[in-house]
Amino acid sequence: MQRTHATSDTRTAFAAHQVSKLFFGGDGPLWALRDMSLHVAGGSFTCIVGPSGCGKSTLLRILAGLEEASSGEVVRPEDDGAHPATAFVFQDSGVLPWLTVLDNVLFGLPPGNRRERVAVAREWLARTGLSGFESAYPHQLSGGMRQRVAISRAFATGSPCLLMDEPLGALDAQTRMLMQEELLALCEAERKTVVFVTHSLEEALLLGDRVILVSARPGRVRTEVEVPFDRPRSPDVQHHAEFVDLRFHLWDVLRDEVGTERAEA
Ligand SMILES: Nc1ncnc2c1ncn2[C@@H]1O[C@H](COP(=O)(O)OP(=O)(O)OP(=O)(O)O)[C@@H](O)[C@H]1O
Repeated sequence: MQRTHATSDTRTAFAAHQVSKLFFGGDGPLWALRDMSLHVAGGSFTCIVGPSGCGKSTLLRILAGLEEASSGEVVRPEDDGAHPATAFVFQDSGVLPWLTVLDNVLFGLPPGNRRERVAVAREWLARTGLSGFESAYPHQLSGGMRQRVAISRAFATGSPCLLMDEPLGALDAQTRMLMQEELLALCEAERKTVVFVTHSLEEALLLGDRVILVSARPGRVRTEVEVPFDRPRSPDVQHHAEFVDLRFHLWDVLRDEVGTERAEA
């Protein structure tokens, strides 16, 4: 049974204490997470990496309150009444195909004065390079543009916490690099609390203040590193020797975990 605490303490946005998740699928019971504990400080950018299937998305969904843990304690931010406590961005964008770009962003906004809501939505569409596409439908956009809509929607909610599940994972390499830069700039300007799942060690080190590496399933924290690069941060940081060293260190640990699936923790 999961215990949940809402917190208005800005130092701790999210925490998981000894969180486990047991799924009952077609092949029988499966522990996705086992005794996972982590702490996410308010205003920090935390990246979660780990082998495929280790429970990263499950963890994010539990932190968001979209999924219930089988046991353990979860701390998540309190709703302030004006904005949702958290906004979620999915890998496949989660935009609604029957709504225009503008209406997709409006859909995520708290109720209120329509003119003000439209102004906020337009502002975020402008900040993500989508001015002029307000009336377009998602099928008329590229994959990168659809992801921009999803990111606009998350920022436009005004939520102080963004949970992002591989938001750039489905994009081609060039679009992904451009959007990493854009996301870096947006997050630095807004200083949100971000928990960001990615398969890419480079992306994690470029964007994050901290990288948490999750073990093979059942997932728990295997190691974590503080990212030492100042902000505002430029993509050029990837050429620094320290960046390369950290990437090698993380890859060493990750390589050990890939293909290691534990029957029981
Ligand atoms: N609703 C569910 N029912 C049964 N099993 C599930 C369910 N959701 C996830 N799982 C299983 O739990 C494990 C962890 O899944 P999860 O999607 O959290 O991993 P992940 O690390 O995000 O994977 P990837 O990196 O491949 O996206 C997987 O083995 C998955 O098959």
